[in-house]
Amino acid sequence: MSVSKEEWQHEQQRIDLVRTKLRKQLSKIEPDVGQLKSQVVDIRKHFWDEVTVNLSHDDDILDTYLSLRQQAEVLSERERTHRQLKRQADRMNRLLPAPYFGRIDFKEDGANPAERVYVGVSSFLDEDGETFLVYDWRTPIASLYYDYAPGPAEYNTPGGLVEGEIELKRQFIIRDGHIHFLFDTGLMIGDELLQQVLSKGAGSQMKTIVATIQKEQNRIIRNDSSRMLIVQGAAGSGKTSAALQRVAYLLYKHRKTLTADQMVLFSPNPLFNSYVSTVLPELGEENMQQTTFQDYLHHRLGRRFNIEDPFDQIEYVLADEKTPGYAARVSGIRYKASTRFLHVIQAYKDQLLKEHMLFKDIIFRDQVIVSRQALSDRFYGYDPAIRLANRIELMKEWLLEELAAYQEQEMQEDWVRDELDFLDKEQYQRAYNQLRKRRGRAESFDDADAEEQLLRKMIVREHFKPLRSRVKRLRFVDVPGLYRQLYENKLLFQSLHRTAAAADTPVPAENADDRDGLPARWDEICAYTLERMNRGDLPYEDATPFLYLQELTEGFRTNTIVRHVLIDEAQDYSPFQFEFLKRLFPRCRMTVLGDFNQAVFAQATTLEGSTPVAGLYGPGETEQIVLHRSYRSTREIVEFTRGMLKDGAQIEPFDREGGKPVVFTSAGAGAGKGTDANTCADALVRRMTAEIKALQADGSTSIGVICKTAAESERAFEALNGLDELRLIRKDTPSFEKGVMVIPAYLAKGVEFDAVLIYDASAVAYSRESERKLFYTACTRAMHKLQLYSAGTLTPFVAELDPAVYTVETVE
Ligand SMILES: Nc1ncnc2c1ncn2[C@@H]1O[C@H](COP(=O)(O)OP(=O)(O)OP(=O)(O)O)[C@@H](O)[C@H]1O
Repeated sequence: MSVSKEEWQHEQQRIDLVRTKLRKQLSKIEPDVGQLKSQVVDIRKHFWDEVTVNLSHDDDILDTYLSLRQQAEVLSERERTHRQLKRQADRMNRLLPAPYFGRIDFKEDGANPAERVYVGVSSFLDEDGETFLVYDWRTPIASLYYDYAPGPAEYNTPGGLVEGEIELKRQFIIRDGHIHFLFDTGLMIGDELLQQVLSKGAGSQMKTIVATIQKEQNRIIRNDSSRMLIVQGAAGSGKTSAALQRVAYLLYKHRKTLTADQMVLFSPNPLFNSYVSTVLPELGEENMQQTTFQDYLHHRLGRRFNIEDPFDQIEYVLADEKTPGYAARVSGIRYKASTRFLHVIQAYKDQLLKEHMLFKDIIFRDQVIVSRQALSDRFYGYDPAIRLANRIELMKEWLLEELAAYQEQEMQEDWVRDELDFLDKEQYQRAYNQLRKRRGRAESFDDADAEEQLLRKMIVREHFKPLRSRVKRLRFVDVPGLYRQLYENKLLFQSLHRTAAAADTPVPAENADDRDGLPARWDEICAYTLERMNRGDLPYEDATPFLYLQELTEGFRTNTIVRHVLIDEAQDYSPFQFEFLKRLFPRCRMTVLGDFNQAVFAQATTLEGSTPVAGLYGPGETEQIVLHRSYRSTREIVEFTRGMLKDGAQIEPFDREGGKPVVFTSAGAGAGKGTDANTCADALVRRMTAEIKALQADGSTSIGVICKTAAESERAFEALNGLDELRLIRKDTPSFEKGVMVIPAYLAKGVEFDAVLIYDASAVAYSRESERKLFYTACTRAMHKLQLYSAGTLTPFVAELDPAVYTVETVE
């Protein structure tokens, strides 16, 4: 619905007025911000000048303490006021170029006339301190803007439900204080504005979507009741966007009790972390903590093993099909990520209470002082009712006492005397000073015998220090040995497997081995695991089970500070990892976002129905939201990509036009014309280069050349050498930039490009069923243009599509 010229002018005048008020208020507070800042700097600099320090008598000490506290209070009060005022000024400055993006006229039942509610990124009050010139998009009343078309509407407030009628719904695009776009809408959030937003180019950072949040996304953002919120959504349906706006919403709604460092986002890779890192600051909020599961594993186990990263694992799965042992490793990866294996480890823990527990000898100066057998006897000597982790805790206390006794004994040994002679002057002096301090300043230090005893004690204590620290870190429990035992003791494993099976759903058919009920190729899996562990490596598929076993035996370390955990690309997490995160963050609510169709890791899990994820907190505490509408790609690209999926028909494209995807094949390809394969590939690379230049000339600033593996990416990068702004993205590339990015598909998860070129879309690259989702993920990264290049027979994932959804060009 177009708006009359007068209305347009009227709205422009209001914007001018709001901007004038913003400037006026800013001119009042900005000098205060500056002044407070210099005061804070000044107080910090001269902190001690204002404090009277006198420690001569008790009274003086008290005075000193009081004066110190007073000064610290002044400083912290000034810092607080500065912070608040600065945030207020930042918010106003953020509003200045575009104070709002929406307006609704809402007439509450029984009230007259309708209130005009202007919605922007933050609230702005008139000088009276009561009239909202702009409402923050997160206020209860602003939810009307996202949830309703004109007509009857309602919203929830802490005081109850407010009902009424929306008389008008208007959208703006304002730049530098000028209206660029004004539209009254009868639809939900007008497709017009969304069209405008989505037709823009991709950047190297994700953008906020507050002006165009869709109703179903708003349900995700404002959901504040469930412990576990699961979002299953098509590629490009706005899962990540909704998650980030949700963080901003929760920070606003619970601003008195929740801070950004109590929220953690688990991302698929570090590159993605940087891609999303600007959204919250753009909304005036601090960034939450961002991490990857790999980072966490590294933090916990990095000192014990070289932990394989998930990208090396996926490279192996994708590229090493022909190497010996491949089938066993892939079977192992699937099995070790399964709920069955989780139950095996749980059954193992129960078994360890009765038998098979392993410890390490406690060795001091090459002598075993407490043998592993003694440790084991002690462990099994406890009351059987005591839990495993509690027994270990008791053993720790006991061992520390034992060490203290050994320490005492060792003091008289000759080696201590020898060390005494070799103490250098500095060490001696240090020891002497410490002894003096301990004995009191006044006392002279002339008793040679006592001195020697004390020095001996210090030497022995120093030598026992690493041992004590190992005991405190529970290193006397042989967790690596326990984990290895699973692969060394087949009878034990078989019995655990049977126990787990009794409480479990069947192993996936492709993994089952009916003969002995074990996973397929179990012996090979065992040999492989042990061989890697012997080399100090921990394959990625073993890292979480290992850590889980460690926590079960030693007691779970928990983080009770974190209140919200968000897991993006959740389809790539194993049930193990979910169980683990649940235990790690016992006080958190979880938001899990994923798309099973984009599961690229062999350990992937499903999010729907009664799966381990949905069952994590039980149905009473779990809510699921499914998003079918895809916003990223043009209608033509969605029609092309959804055809690759069994359930693709459910995916609705947002109605935005663009050209059909183009498949470039080589003239000699697959037709038996006898053309050399290299010649075909060269011709395609020349064409690809020309196409990229044309795309750049046409305004595409971010172009993704998506490859299957890192090795293929290296080759593509070489072949395209000479293009402007060409970049090779590796697993450790820290951030995206604009330009032409050559990238393996698994690293392109979660991100998007104006144009995507699939470097090799032939059947040689993608034909195994297990590669379908990877290929789908690669193609769905495209916003406006998608091109596929195939020098040989085309991948069946495209060849089986309706030919009407793409065009083919043959390259000479
Ligand atoms: N309501 C919206 N308004 C404007 N843009 C939107 C909206 N929802 C989604 N988008 C845009 O659609 C694109 C895809 O969004 P996002 O990356 O959040 O989707 P996703 O579901 O996480 O995708 P994937 O699973 O494929 O990685 C982004 O460019 C995002 O800005």
